[in-house]
Amino acid sequence: MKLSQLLQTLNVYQTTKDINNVTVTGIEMDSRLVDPGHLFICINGFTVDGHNFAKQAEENGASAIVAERPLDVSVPVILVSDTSKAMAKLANSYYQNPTQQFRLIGITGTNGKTSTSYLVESIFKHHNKKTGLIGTIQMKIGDKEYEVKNTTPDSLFLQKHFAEMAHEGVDTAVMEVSSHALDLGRVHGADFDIAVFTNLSQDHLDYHKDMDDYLRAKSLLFAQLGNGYDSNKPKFGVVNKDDPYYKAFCKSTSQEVLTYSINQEADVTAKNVNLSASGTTFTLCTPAGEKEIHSPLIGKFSVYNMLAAASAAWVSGVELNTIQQALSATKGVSGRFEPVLAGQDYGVIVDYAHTPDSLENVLETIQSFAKENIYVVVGCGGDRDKTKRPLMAQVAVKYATEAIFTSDNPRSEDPESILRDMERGVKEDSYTTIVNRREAIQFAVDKASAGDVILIAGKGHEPYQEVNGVTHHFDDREVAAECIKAKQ
Ligand SMILES: CC(=O)N[C@H]1[C@@H](OP(=O)(O)OP(=O)(O)OC[C@H]2O[C@@H](n3ccc(=O)[nH]c3=O)[C@H](O)[C@@H]2O)O[C@H](CO)[C@@H](O)[C@@H]1O[C@H](C)C(=O)N[C@@H](C)C(=O)N[C@H](CCC(=O)O)C(=O)O
Ligand SMILES: Nc1ncnc2c1ncn2[C@@H]1O[C@H](COP(=O)(O)OP(=O)(O)OP(=O)(O)O)[C@@H](O)[C@H]1O
Ligand SMILES: N[C@H](CCC[C@H](N)C(=O)O)C(=O)O
Ligand SMILES: [Mg+2]
Repeated sequence: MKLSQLLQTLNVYQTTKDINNVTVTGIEMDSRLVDPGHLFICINGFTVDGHNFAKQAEENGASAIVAERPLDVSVPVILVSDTSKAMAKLANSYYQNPTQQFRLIGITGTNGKTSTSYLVESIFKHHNKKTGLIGTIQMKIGDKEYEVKNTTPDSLFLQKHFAEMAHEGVDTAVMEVSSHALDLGRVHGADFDIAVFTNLSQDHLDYHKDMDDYLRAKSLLFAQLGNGYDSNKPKFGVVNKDDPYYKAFCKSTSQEVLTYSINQEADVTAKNVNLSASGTTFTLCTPAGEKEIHSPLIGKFSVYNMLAAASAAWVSGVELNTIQQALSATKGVSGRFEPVLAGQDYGVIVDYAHTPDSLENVLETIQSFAKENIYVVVGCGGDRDKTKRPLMAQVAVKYATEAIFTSDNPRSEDPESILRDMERGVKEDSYTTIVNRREAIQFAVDKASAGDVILIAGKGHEPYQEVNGVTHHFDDREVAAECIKAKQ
């Protein structure tokens, strides 16, 4: 593609050299991956400044470079005020506006994004449509699975894979949209058709200044809905009316908003909710009629996720019968309220709860069916929001017969100091601290007997533990099963 043609997508830029004969064979933001003919984009990151790698990009054959300041290179430099924004536009244009070729559903909120995205995927699969999915666990195009580094990857990765989805005939793609992604403009250029808001509670206050700043970032998904796109696909917001922040999301978009709720009148509601240890039943009420749902998913929070998914599907024109079949058939997501079954006579549940609110939701659910003691093994991630640590400790102590504080992913932090932060939230004699996660799990397993439930929280599907910058294989489900065997 001619660079001059590609640059038509940018309105404000300067070039240091004549670009008329320059062609572009790809776009790259990592100098190490540049191949001859690529357009290299310099991003000033949190760790390093991509401008410092312009020379390397040139040596690797970059045909031109997009930068925020003049560079000492001989290839043409395209100067812009914001390379991240430029990257989103250039990638969108290079890959020919792929998100205009299929339905794109974005899900934002503190908890429930991954869980809801798989429910949406399942409904559209039952609707006989080819689907795409991008989120914390993986990316999927149809049934092909890809690894991802971020819940919401950067705009270059996104546009490239949106193009692959369009090429493969995806009808509907669903993706989690994190607050970091919204704040950093990773989804600029993505033409969302439906924006879903699940809930908002404390998390990521290491990155966001305060809850207002976090809310502002989350609501950008709704602000982006239909903005700046010529596409004539209908746009909708879908919001959880039971969340105190829902109005902020309604106000952020000029598009129509559909509400869902368990507690009050709304467009889509759940009536006759019946929660048990083996599943959930409720009546799904929509403007088009009612359906009985019998789901294997556990907990009231799962009803919220099903309402969110059903609402997004319903505004997309999916029949209620299909939604009913899909919700009744869809099992839980890896590492979300996942039971470990190793022949023991007590319950062991691995869950990804890593915020005060999700931990409370999961523990409330366990409390409602646990016959005897509840043991909670939980830690908090290093290099993440420190203010959630004492709050998570409080929630664990509130519900547990015995709370065992341990390490999550300490990352670059001292594991002991993370535990001190947790301990500050609770009374001295209300918990046990065991730094080593395997030993903490073994401790809980050794204590448990018939009718008890152990919750191992925080890491869910993660197959690793990151300690001091080194990532070790560690899977709570495997370790729990080994500990159960070791006890027998
Ligand atoms: C804090 C943060 O968001 N960091 C993201 C950021 O990394 P960074 O800014 O450190 O990048 P950098 O290493 O400084 O590099 C800057 C530029 O120089 C380039 N470079 C670098 C080295 C080199 O030799 N040559 C070169 O060209 C890089 O390719 C890049 O373009 O850009 C990377 C590429 O897009 C992301 O993978 C990375 O996410 C990291 C892994 C991360 O942990 N992010 C978390 C905070 C995050 O975003 N989480 C949310 C989910 C939160 C939730 O659960 O709700 C998410 O969406 O994942
Ligand atoms: N709707 C919900 N409300 C509150 N808690 C929930 C909800 N859905 C799931 N949870 C709890 O939160 C945990 C994380 O769920 P999930 O992975 O779906 O959230 P997420 O928003 O994708 O999280 P992340 O920000 O890490 O990507 C689950 O393991 C469960 O404990
Ligand atoms: N996406 C979240 C995941 C947290 C998972 C938890 N196990 C941790 O490491 O803190 C984050 O990066 O903050
Ligand atoms: Mg997620």
